[in-house]
Amino acid sequence: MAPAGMIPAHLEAPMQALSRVASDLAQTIARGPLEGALGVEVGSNSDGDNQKALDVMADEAFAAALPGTGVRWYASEEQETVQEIDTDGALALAIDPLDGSSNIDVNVTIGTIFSILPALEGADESFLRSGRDQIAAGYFIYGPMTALVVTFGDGVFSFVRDPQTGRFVQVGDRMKIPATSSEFAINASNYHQWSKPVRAYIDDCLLGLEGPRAKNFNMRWVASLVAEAHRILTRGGIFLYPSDSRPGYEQGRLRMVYECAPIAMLVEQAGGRATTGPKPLLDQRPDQLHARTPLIFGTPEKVDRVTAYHERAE
Ligand SMILES: O=P(O)(O)OC[C@H]1O[C@](O)(COP(=O)(O)O)[C@@H](O)[C@@H]1O
Ligand SMILES: [Mg+2]
Ligand SMILES: [Mg+2]
Repeated sequence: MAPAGMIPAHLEAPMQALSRVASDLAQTIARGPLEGALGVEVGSNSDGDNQKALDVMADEAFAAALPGTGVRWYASEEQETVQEIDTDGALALAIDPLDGSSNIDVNVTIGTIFSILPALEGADESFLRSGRDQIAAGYFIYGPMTALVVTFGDGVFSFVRDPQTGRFVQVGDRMKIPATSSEFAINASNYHQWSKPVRAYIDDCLLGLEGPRAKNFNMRWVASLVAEAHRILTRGGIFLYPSDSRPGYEQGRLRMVYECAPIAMLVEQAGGRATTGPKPLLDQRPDQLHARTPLIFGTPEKVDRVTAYHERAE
């Protein structure tokens, strides 16, 4: 597992619990339909999103593993309200137990995203704060390999699950987002609903060699935030899930507390940038547990360019 001293002592127990559950989930996911109908719809969560069997299974498994680890408050995408676990715990943990649910059935990479904060007295107030208060953030990625990518506030580290032992083994040095890349990721089916700055940025990329950027770009869209984050941490690029004019998307799609804030912390710790478009994402404060926010992150030069498009006169 992690080299001695890397995980702050008070985070060791929750990290061990999260890793154990993720390791078991990786096995369940790898068995796919042999485990049952993991991608079948079983209901909807507080946000009105469809819940798949694996969403609920993952949420229950993470919540069940946390008693005794010092986590007082547990906030999950799959639960409307915050759950109290260890009444004397000093930590608050927010989680997207299963990210990229639409990919479960089609055997495409999915993940788990988590954020750890110091617990405050109030359940909600522990989470309704600046992302800069996070003391740890990370994700598990269930793809061709299962890996953990995590920061404790001093760099980003990567661990790969050894399928022979089920344990996570550290690989490589600190992750650093490459400074150059020609890839962007956005769900282009929403083109006509985007704001002018976002449309202008993508238009200029699409014009390629003949446009103002004078170079050709490549595009990716996995529809799993974890997979996009992993690609960008590995080989650079930019991800955009902006707000758009579809009803319900005025603040984008992704959730601040357990999706955007932890990804933004990882990205900044790896030398990248994360914004809402005009503003640094980690400086924003959600007004409710399941609040959404536009999210743009990646290579600094690209993210700064999108910010400049937002500052430019119409
Ligand atoms: O289907 P869309 O609109 O492209 O949205 C894809 C986004 O939705 C998500 O799947 C939302 O996460 P959940 O699966 O946890 O609800 C992200 O992982 C992904 O970036
Ligand atoms: Mg998600
Ligand atoms: Mg989810």
